[in-house]
Amino acid sequence: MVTEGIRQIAVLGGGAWGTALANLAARAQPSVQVALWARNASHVEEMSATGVNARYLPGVPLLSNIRPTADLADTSNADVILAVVPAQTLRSTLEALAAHIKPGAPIIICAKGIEHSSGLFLSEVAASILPDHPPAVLSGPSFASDVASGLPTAVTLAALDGELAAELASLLSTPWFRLYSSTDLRGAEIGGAAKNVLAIANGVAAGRGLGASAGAALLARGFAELSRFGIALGAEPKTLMGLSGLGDLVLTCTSPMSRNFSLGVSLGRGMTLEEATQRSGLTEGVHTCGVLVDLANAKRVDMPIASAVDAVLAEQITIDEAIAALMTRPSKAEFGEIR
Ligand SMILES: NC(=O)c1ccc[n+]([C@@H]2O[C@H](COP(=O)([O-])OP(=O)(O)OC[C@H]3O[C@@H](n4cnc5c(N)ncnc54)[C@H](O)[C@@H]3O)[C@@H](O)[C@H]2O)c1
Ligand SMILES: O=P(O)(O)OC[C@H](O)CO
Repeated sequence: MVTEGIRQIAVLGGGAWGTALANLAARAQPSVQVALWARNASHVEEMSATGVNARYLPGVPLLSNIRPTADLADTSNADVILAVVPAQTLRSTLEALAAHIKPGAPIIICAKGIEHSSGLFLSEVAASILPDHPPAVLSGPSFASDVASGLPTAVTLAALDGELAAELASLLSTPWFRLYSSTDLRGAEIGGAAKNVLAIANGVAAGRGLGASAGAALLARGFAELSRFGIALGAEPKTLMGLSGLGDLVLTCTSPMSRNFSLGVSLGRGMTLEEATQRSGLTEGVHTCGVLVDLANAKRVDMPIASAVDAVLAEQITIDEAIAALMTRPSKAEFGEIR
């Protein structure tokens, strides 16, 4: 059993989600030491001195069994690793971790995205660098500030080995954070990656004042294309209907707390991508959009909404042209189409 006798958990990534998950792990396992690794030494010093991550999760005290560190060697006793760095930096972080990681320690990927330089899903990135460490995925509708405030939240924890998935789920479980285990690793990571791109479209519609009907239509048709993509890439349909798929899509496409949705709102109101990014912070959908569309095209999966987001972000078409193009596609059956 992986979690029996566990002494240390390491969280890689000192952002909002890494910090919320470190606190969660520290609360779920009060006798376990939690190493919270962040790359910036002055940020770590600040967190150690104040007991708060004021840069990314202000107002939330770090629990006493959390130790912030900028040195990956401090994670070498960790029995479980949570990887919570931005998706495009997972590779470099795990490459640096390789010299320190405890043999066999599972890696729970908590970032959401697809690596744009390789087209690999994040569990594939992890497996390519650390093949002897089983990858798992934690994904689902969950804002760091909600989890840090103890608001009820439910997510999916997937690993190919069902027993490991269940163990990791119970390791991080608290009365307000409920994890459902799954063996559909690919399905769980596809939902989290695709929903960020689709949320940008919903944000654009909101920012442009297109109305609630348009928002609902985008959500439903966005789910249709997320499902087509997921099934073509090996996801189980029921996973796509679950927390990591539909659940996260609904949250991200409808909440102004989402950075991806907010970026879309800013774009819809006429800001440039640079201005919108500065305002929203980390927007994984921007970095995953192009590779998502490339993978869909390679599998001949039609993703008109994601493709429209990609074309708008690349400044190939304007927002108004994208809306017109989506609305004037040839009429077709709502269901039954394969692509
Ligand atoms: N914030 C949330 O509510 C939330 C919820 C679920 C999942 N996620 C996912 O978690 C991941 C991290 O998001 P976040 O909200 O914590 O981001 P954030 O913007 O709050 O923090 C990002 C962190 O990554 C660090 N970082 C940047 N480049 C790095 C690099 N090259 N190497 C190592 N660290 C680097 C930054 O210094 C910062 O500490 C994303 O993939 C996001 O989609 C976030
Ligand atoms: O703020 P976002 O758009 O990165 O979304 C955060 C989480 O992924 C929501 O589940």
